[in-house]
Amino acid sequence: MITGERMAMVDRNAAALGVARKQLMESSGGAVAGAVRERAEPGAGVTLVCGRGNNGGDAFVAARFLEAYGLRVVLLGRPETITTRIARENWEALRAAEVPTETCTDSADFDLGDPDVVVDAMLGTGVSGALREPEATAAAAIDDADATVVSVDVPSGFDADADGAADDAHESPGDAADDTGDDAAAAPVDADVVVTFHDEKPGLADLDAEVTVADIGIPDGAELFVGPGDLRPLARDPESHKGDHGEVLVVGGGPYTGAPTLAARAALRAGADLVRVACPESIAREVQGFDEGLIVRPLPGDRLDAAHLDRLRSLAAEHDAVVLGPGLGDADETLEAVGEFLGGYDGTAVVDADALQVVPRVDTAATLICTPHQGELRGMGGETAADWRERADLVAEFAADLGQVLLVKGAYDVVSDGETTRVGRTGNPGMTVGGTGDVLAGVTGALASTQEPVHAAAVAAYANGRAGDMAVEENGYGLVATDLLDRIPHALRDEGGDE
Ligand SMILES: NC(=O)C1=CN([C@@H]2O[C@H](COP(=O)(O)OP(=O)(O)OC[C@H]3O[C@@H](n4cnc5c(N)ncnc54)[C@H](O)[C@@H]3O)[C@@H](O)[C@H]2O)[C@H](O)CC1
Ligand SMILES: [K+]
Repeated sequence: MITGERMAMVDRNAAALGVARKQLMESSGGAVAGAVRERAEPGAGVTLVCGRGNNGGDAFVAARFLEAYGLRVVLLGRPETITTRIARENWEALRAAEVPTETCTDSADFDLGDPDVVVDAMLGTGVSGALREPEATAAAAIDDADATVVSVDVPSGFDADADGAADDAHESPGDAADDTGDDAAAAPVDADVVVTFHDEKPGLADLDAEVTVADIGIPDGAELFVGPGDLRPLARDPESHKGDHGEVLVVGGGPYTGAPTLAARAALRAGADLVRVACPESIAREVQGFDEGLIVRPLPGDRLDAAHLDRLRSLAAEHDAVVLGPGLGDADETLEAVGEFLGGYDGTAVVDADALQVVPRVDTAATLICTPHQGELRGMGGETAADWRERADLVAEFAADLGQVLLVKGAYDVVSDGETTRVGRTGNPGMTVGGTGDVLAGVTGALASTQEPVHAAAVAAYANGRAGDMAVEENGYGLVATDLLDRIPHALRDEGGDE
């Protein structure tokens, strides 16, 4: 099962692996044509009703496979308004090959005729909101026609991101009064067959239609390996306000000063709106001196202990995510305080460094993202393996046992909650230098304040490694952790963009 939004990420990741979207479209169109051929003999009337996005593009491809039929290719809209390059190229290929095409810009002119099969390729997973004209009129005509309706990917008007169908009406001025009443007009196109791509979409199984999943050649790696597509949900709403992008509390320091500071600065670079550092007062001035953008909340003394718990709890409750561990050290009273804090916390925390060893023995309602390297993983009772595939399986099993998210660092970073496993392949041997893990913990904290935990951890691993790759590309090895900070914002942006 995959949502439309996740599908768009996977699709972008496939492109980054070298499997271009246009290749996928060729498979999609072929699969749609196959579904038509199974249901009608050559010569039968087949009308393709095409929208201006890639859903329509799939049908332009299908048309090349269906020339033996009584074919009509109807584009809803002017060809200049086709929204994507690859759909336009496939439209132009039909024109160049003199495959007959039609355009319909005014819903009053829409005439479906009397085909044996209608291919509904108006809108796929890119749709938002109720159907507009001329799609609304065309949808009503398709529902009224005495034809087998084959929908491309999803019935047009169906919301593949919600659990169920879009609930707004596609009423057309002339045809809204359906004899089954308003509800029929409120539904997406009433498909007989849905040829959906790559994986089942939520809600399709509830439709009264035959749903087939077509494999369009997306490699498994486009889902497993974190890629630029995973950055899509980080795009910001221009209307956003301070606080919309998360407030992060870093709890760290005492024996060490650099670690909590790096984590906190990384969280700012990863887009958190506010980052506060709760650290022993012995290092508070030094932490503040590193970066005027940080807010420091000193805790009495020179290391974390149980006397700080009340203060920590009230601070934690005011933040979207906590990063717990960088530079805390492993004094008994500190680890005890970490355990007690987690035991009473029910928010989201990234746990790193010495704090990790506490996790297996703590009973907590919190959502934890644990970021061990392989040595720390063994310290927690987990197993590792040299082969990354084996390691991924072991990490998934251990995450399931813990009931938490693991981000196990290595040449291939493995992220899992026991159900979903992702692998980050960015990074380089220069990153074994001290402090890069603190940066990763901070980035993870910032992302965990707005994203699902597995996605946050996966994107953090990807971006941290990518920042390291950018630094090495510019300067060669001799990388230091602070080199990553300025590069985090670039590493969190998809500079390749969309096709
Ligand atoms: N990996 C894959 O699954 C592949 C899927 N493909 C197909 O691409 C579509 C998604 O394409 P996209 O271009 O993102 O969007 P759509 O074609 O669904 O629609 C965009 C189109 O529709 C207009 N629009 C948006 N909302 C409305 C509305 N309420 N009423 C009318 N029109 C609307 C918008 O302006 C655009 O013009 C996916 O479903 C697959 O079919 C590719 O084959 C690649 C591989
Ligand atoms: K469709």
